[in-house]
Amino acid sequence: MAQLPVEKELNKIDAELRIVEEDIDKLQERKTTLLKRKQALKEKANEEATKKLASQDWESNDFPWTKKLYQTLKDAFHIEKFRPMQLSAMNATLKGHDVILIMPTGGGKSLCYQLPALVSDGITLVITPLVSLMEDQLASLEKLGIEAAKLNASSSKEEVNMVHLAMTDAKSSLKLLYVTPEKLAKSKRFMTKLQKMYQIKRFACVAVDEVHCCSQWGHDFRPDYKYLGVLRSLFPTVPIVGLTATATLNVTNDVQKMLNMKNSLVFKASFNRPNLYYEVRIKPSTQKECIDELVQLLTNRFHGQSGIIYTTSVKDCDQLASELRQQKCRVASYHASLEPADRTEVHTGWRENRYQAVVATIAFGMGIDKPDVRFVIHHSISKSMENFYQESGRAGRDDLQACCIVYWRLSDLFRLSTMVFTEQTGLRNLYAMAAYCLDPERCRREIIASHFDERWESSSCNKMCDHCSKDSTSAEINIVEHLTTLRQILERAEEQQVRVTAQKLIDAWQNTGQVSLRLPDFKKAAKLPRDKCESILAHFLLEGYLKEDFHFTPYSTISYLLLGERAHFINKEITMKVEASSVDEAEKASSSRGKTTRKQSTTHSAAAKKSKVEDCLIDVSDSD
Ligand SMILES: Nc1ncnc2c1ncn2[C@@H]1O[C@H](COP(=O)(O)OP(=O)(O)OP(=O)(O)O)[C@@H](O)[C@H]1O
Ligand SMILES: [Mg+2]
Ligand SMILES: [Zn+2]
Repeated sequence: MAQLPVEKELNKIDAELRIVEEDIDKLQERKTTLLKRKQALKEKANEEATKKLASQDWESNDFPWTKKLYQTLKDAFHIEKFRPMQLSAMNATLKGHDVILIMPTGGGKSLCYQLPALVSDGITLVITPLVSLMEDQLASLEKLGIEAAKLNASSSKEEVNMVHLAMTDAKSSLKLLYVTPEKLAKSKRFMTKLQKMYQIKRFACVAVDEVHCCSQWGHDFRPDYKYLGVLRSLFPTVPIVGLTATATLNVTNDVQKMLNMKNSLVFKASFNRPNLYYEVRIKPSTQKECIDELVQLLTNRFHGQSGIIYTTSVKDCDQLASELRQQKCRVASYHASLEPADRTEVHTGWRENRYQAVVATIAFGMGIDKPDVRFVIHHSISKSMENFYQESGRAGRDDLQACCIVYWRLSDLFRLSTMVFTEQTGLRNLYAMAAYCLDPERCRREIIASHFDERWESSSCNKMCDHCSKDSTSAEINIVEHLTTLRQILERAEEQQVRVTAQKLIDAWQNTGQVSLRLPDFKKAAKLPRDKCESILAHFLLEGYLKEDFHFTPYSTISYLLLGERAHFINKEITMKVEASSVDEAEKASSSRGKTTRKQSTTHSAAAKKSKVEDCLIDVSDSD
């Protein structure tokens, strides 16, 4: 049948449309390719620009502001010379670039925005995560006669009005304005003032202190820090400097993205704090012994010196402080549940040495800058190496020697694990901290360095850690039989449909506690000191032979233990390094069957003298 003219035309249009569609597809493809290429070239251009920027001599003394910078350093801060990276960071910000500065705790990051603030016209906005940190900085600046102000949730109306006036008054001598990120996120009135300050060219610089809080990968993520991304678009010509002591490459990249930084320069100083002595102690098993030991430390080794004792919970904090006070120690507790006025009282009392030590939760942390802190004691481990580095970094900021002591006890690990296991990397971070405590020979600095991806020669420690100072010797022991024992106990538990915590597991291992869990053939079991059982169990946990299994009750979360993946693939040996001295102890305790050969390895000549202790720590006595 012949086609009607209408149908003919319809077919023709369809055919043409198909060709057009094909063309569109081709063009779309081309567009995607071009966009990709454009993005790649932009990134390359950025990279090259950043490289070019980074290759400039930022330590140079030839900038227009150099003379004024040195003069103000001396006159206002009474400091003679810069520490590594300080000058570079300042020159780069004063030139108008975005900067990320990674410098150890106590390295002197604050000076890197405070001094440029005095040298520049206008006001530098400082964003800090904690009110305590703000107060600390303002107190120091006030002593130096530098004009600074703060705005936070507890600022009075008068204070707010005064600050708002100063922001837009060309004659005001206000140089530094400290705010919390919440202030920026929540106060429209404040943002309007900032915009005005920008328009009249009084907005000198933004300093974001503890900038790792921007990143979800960091250890201290604060949702309000996310909002800071708008600063770059609202104030395109104001340089942003982000400062932190702890940022891995991941965190740095994330921070640059979050703050929309362009071609930012990253300056990184070595993590090392040469004047800090690192030490780990086994925490006594009873609270009384623990208090006695702390009292000894406060009244003898640290007599007349100032310090901080970190604990995990508010309850522990109050209890520990009260027990120490009963022993006539001058301490006060500090945690998030204190009223602001009480917090200020404790903080000031400690700064003025009315209290020898603050017993604190991590609420007393970032940015606390008392120069003569001679000791930081962790009554319980930190939840990550980042936290530990930052908390212990409160010590020795005057460059004089100070001590960082951690008390290790397995039960603290489980208390913390139930708090952090829901965080993305919570357990991994916590186990890294436990590994730091449990290592029997490696230089503590070396462990910290490798955690922060830095190369480290252990001899550079200068005997400033417990292992290097006593030339720790270690031996390797085979602990495979202990895993067999633990496996048998866990299997019994499973048959009886009961869950076991680490404490219950160790009880059964020691042939005490719940009778039904004990092994009938205890002859094969280990009769080790409880501390040893704890370190072996921790080793199994950190190495994946055991794993935690979390259960919620209406009142708490409990960590039970199960066999880990690796427990299914065991060879004849699972080796664990222990302090050589502890092997001696075990040898003394062990009896007839323990076939024990031993060689030692020392920290500094490990390769030369390393060997095995087979079957040691296996006690076959029938003594229970
Ligand atoms: N160039 C310098 N010479 C001598 N002392 C300095 C120098 N720079 C800074 N300081 C001092 O070092 C101490 C620590 O500085 P600051 O509080 O800025 O440390 P930080 O790097 O911010 O550490 P944190 O990460 O713990 O906050 C301060 O008392 C400061 O006065
Ligand atoms: Mg600081
Ligand atoms: Zn060392």
